[in-house]
Amino acid sequence: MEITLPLFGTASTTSDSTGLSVTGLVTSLNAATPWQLELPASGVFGLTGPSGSGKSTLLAALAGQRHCRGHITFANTVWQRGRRALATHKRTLSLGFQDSRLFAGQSVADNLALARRYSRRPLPEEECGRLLEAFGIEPLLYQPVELLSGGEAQRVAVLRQLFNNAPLQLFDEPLSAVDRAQVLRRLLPTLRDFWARYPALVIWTSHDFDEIQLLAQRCLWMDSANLSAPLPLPEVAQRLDSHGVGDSCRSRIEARVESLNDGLLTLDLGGISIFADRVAGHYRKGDTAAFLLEAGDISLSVEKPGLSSILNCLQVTLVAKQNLTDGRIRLRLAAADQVFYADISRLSCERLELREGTTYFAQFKAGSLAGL
Ligand SMILES: Nc1ncnc2c1ncn2[C@@H]1O[C@H](COP(=O)(O)OP(=O)(O)OP(=O)(O)O)[C@@H](O)[C@H]1O
Repeated sequence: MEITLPLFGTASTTSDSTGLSVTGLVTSLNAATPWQLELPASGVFGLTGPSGSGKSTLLAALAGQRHCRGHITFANTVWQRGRRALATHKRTLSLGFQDSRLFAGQSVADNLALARRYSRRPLPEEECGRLLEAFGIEPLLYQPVELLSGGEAQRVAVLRQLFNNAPLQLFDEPLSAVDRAQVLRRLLPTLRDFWARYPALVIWTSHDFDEIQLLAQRCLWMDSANLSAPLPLPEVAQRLDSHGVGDSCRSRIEARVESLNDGLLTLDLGGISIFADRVAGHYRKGDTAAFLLEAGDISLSVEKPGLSSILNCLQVTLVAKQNLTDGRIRLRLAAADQVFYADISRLSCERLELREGTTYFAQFKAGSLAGL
């Protein structure tokens, strides 16, 4: 049955389009592979894939900044119907770029104030203050944006999007010029916390898969202008591996700090003690701390190992197995309500006769937990 949509405005005849709905979207890049996409009204989704595959083009088309045809609705409002497009400023979205695109001739404070003034969902004053502090922008507030470094400008540009607090927030490699330690330890946790309290639909484009892992549960994959539906992260990690454009897989682990002695951090993970060493940063007893654990650093045993110099041993459930293109197997493991990944050889997998739903013992060194 043909559904009649008004040209623009409220799409009252669509049944479940409170989120983003893209049907048959075609730009000059993807005439042969129209884009389809269904995303909910809120949640953070990664977008990655090889360089030049069309990620920025997709974001530009969603924002009404690129000629396209097809259908786009967001929050029950039609943004694109056939070749007719709603103007960018009438779409309830923000789009942030790698090159920040701040308003020249204005101070940082002016740029941020403008974003807040034109927000349809302005943030409380105290929230803006918290964000300014977390992003380290307070000392820069009265500087002209022309004097900012590349990384400072990017931080201001991301903050500008948060101050605007649009229901759909699109980011195109927004923190690529900021030092990695600051991104992982400070900015991404702040963003996670922010979107947990101020939900929006977020598409976060990055070549850094750790960034995506720390923000999102699912990720879109673009390859030669082919767009996937939202995929589980291990599947995307596998695609990155097979294209030779990705890192190996790291998982985020969260645990409560128990003590720090001689550089060895003792953590509580659901009642089990685990250990991290050579960690930087300040850890206070009772705090929840986050770490990245490399999939290749984990070994698996069928029986509980005896005393070992490897300090960490967790009882885990094997949730799923996935073949990697290089002959290894990626295991999805669960322990203490957390999920993480281990890469082992096919031979090990066969020798151990690993079966989904079965309990095993995962070991990793204290040095394998990289603090965020
Ligand atoms: N305005 C444009 N006109 C014509 N071709 C363009 C335009 N913008 C991008 N392209 C081309 O479209 C293709 C996709 O580019 P796009 O920037 O969308 O890729 P991407 O996946 O975002 O890449 P990267 O990861 O390198 O940023 C590239 O081949 C690019 O050269």
